[in-house]
Amino acid sequence: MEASIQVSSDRMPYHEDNSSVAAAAASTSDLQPVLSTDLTPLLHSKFLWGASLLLFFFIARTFTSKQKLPAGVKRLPRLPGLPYIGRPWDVPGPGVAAAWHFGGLHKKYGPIYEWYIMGTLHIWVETDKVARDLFVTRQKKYCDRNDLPATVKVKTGGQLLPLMGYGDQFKRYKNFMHYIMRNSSPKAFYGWPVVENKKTLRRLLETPDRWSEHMIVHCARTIGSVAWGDPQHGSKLLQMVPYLLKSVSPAGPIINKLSFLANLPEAISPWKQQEKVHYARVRKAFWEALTDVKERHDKGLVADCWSSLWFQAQDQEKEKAGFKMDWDEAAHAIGSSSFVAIATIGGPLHAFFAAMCHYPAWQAKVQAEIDRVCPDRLPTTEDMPNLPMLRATVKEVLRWRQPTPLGVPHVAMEDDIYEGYLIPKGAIVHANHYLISREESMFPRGEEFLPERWIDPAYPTYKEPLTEFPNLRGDTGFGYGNRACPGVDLTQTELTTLLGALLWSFNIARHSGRRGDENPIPWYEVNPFVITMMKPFDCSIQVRSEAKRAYILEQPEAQDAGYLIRSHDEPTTSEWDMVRPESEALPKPYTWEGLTVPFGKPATMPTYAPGI
Ligand code: HEM
Repeated sequence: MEASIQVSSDRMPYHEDNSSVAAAAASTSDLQPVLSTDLTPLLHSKFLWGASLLLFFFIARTFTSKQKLPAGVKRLPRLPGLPYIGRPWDVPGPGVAAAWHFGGLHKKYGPIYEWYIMGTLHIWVETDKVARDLFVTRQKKYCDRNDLPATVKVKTGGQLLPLMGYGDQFKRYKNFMHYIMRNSSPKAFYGWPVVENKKTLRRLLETPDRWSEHMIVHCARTIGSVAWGDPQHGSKLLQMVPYLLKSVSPAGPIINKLSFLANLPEAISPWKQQEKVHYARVRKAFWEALTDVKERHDKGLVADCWSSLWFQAQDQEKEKAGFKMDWDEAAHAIGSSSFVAIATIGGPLHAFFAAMCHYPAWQAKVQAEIDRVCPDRLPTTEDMPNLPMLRATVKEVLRWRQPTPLGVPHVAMEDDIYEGYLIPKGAIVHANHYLISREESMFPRGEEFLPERWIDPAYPTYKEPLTEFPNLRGDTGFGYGNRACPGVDLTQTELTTLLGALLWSFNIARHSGRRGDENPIPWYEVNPFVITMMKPFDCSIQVRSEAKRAYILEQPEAQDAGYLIRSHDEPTTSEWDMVRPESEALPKPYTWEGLTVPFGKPATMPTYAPGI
């Protein structure tokens, strides 16, 4: 344990013989979280006593003082609550329930209001205009991220670009992300998504009941290939995502709600101990993946991927490209950007299956378009200008069921005055993407899945030329300003080609008869974490013709169907192999450690308030 702690806190510049990589890898191989029961360090901890004193002064100050405002400046409307503790009963429920909850408060307090909890000021934003005014027009003031109690290193540890604090390292990572996207997007990400589409079709043909697992595996394999030229590396990400996603979610560890627990010293803090283990493990995974590419690169065997771009950039002028990173940073910049490509894209894929069950008429229309353009083959990226209905389906799935309904918060880096209101330095500002994507003036009938809104001039979202629009560029679901998502093009390529392949091949529908009654299709039920995914459900997935079945089976890429998750009794070849727990032995569904728990038939189907 001690050794692993040292490894994780050292920086390890890359050496040609890779021995440091091997040492790092070896030292983290058997990490287990440990909770020490010796309380002596607690009693002698200067840190704890210091932290308690600080906390006391902080509470006392909150009770007794009020910041003086400059003349003419007001405070934002604030939800009433208790001193310091604020309003803990407003800690949101999971997923869209939180968006509705905060939406209800906007009706009373206006498009921007304050919510104070456990000594931290949160500000909630309801409209695209306010989000743009703050995060785009004044982006320099709003580009930091917040601390997360269950995973304190996420902001400062240099591991995860999406949650990293603003600074020079952030700029290097982000410039690098833009560089690799600029270089790989025009080449359709080297064709990797299309290869994986064919394998995914085969898996669906063989085991349609496992569609949710196939979607997750699809995302993992695709990003494994795009990032490191080998789909197998995707299983590293599959292993690490659940821990991280839970630890950054309010519905995760209790410390995220009771944030003062972050003051506990490591010896008695299971969260800090867990984080240390996880931090070392992430590092090991990213180093191993990059080392593997380096070995293939040196032998001239590496396939095109983001990592190979980094090696090429070594020989070129990478400073000109706006980044200069050492090995450790490159490993983390590539790894952490790949990390987010599974649950985010998995979200709309799950929502797509639900939309096809709820809106069969649209499915038939878009299939007719695909059949017209590609009667006897799968759609490719070159076909996309001729498939506006397919692009509208992708765009609407993302709007209808946002994978990040509450966005990713931006932190105010200095005091700001917005329309006469003070937004103090350190405030955590949240744009409610779910509400923004339902603003009535822009999205009439916002709760409906209505892809027509993107291709029919009667709707305000219509845009010409239809060979280009709709597309995902500038979509508010991907955030704002200089923290906006750099993964838009990959999402567009992955979703358009995969949904095109699925609709070309299969009819997706609610089961008929009794099986249909026993398996209702969820409307809003999602996992409870910050990247939401609709709960998987049982539905009918039928190949559309025998000719299409034969086509799928004939594809050379589909000869290996690409199952990534091993059965619990299968031998493994590496510690990174994903193994299905025995409790989920087939035919039980794979729940990905709680991220894809199926939608069980509720005693009574929920009813939703009007307008939801
Ligand atoms: C449906 C797909 C996706 C959605 C809805 C989505 C959404 C978002 C959102 C809302 C943010 C925060 C923006 C902000 O702070 O204003 C973000 C950041 C980010 N996303 Fe995505 N994302 C998706 C896919 C991807 C993919 C495929 C990748 C990588 C290939 C990716 C990489 C990132 C990174 C690296 C950041 C951090 C940017 C920063 O902090 O500056 N995302 N994404």
